[in-house]
Amino acid sequence: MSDVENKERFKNIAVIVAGGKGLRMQSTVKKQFIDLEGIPVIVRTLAAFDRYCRVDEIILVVPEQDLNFTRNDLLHRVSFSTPLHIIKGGVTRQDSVGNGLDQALKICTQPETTFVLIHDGVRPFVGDNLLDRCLDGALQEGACIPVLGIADTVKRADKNGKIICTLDRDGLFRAQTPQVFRLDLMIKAASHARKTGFLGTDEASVCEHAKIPVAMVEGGLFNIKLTSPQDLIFAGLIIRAKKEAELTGHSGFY
Ligand SMILES: Nc1ccn([C@@H]2O[C@H](COP(=O)(O)OP(=O)(O)OP(=O)(O)O)[C@@H](O)[C@H]2O)c(=O)n1
Ligand SMILES: C[C@](O)(CO)[C@H](O)COP(=O)(O)O
Repeated sequence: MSDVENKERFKNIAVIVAGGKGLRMQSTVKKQFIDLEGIPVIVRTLAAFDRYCRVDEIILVVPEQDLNFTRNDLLHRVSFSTPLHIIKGGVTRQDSVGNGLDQALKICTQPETTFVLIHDGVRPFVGDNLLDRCLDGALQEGACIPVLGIADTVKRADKNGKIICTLDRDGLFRAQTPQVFRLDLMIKAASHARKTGFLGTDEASVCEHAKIPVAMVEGGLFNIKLTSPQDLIFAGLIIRAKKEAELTGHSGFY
């Protein structure tokens, strides 16, 4: 098969979800649009996927009321080389991902050979190495997510904050994004969740609920999700550390 035919058959589509309200950030500007050292969060995230050579198309999901702002103001003067589709989100993260999957189905030729990289718009520090690990894992296993182990001791408590027990942290992991799936598998899992009324906090849980196995690879320590105001302080530190690492030739670390 020629390279052109191969590229036609296998397609990688990034679905970047930025359709939330960002309530925990307590900011007047939604967190995905906050300026981080001169560049809005979502532009940083989009740029990370645009730079990554294994993504063929990007679907950006934003709140319906921000569609015009995103198209006409935010991204008006930014040019990306990867084709970009901007669509509206839904009430829950799962609804927003669902809209992204519908769009992915419209632009792919074969769901069985298409991979979707579903990523939080508010994780702007995702890098090529992490993307490679997740995509390679999904190519092998059909579904793959990045995770980090837990360094602290983990307690389970009751509703009154009284400790019930200490959990075995060896078997516990923190899930990140990008979460990568063969499109047909993710569509099957999403439709099962819709039918059964299952609402998960990530796409892996939606697959788990549909009994679709999901592989894990090592996540990224700097691949933080901007959730609370303090995260903006960490984000500033990461940006400065990355700049310094680039200047001193140590950027592989990030
Ligand atoms: N209806 C929603 C809700 C969330 N998200 C996106 O999912 C990602 C991770 O969710 P989270 O950090 O929880 O974002 P919010 O829901 O916006 O935050 P909060 O829960 O604090 O309101 C974010 O990029 C967010 O924009 C989305 O696309 N559509
Ligand atoms: C998808 C996610 O980022 C994986 O850690 C996370 O589950 C999103 O969680 P939230 O409840 O939307 O903050």
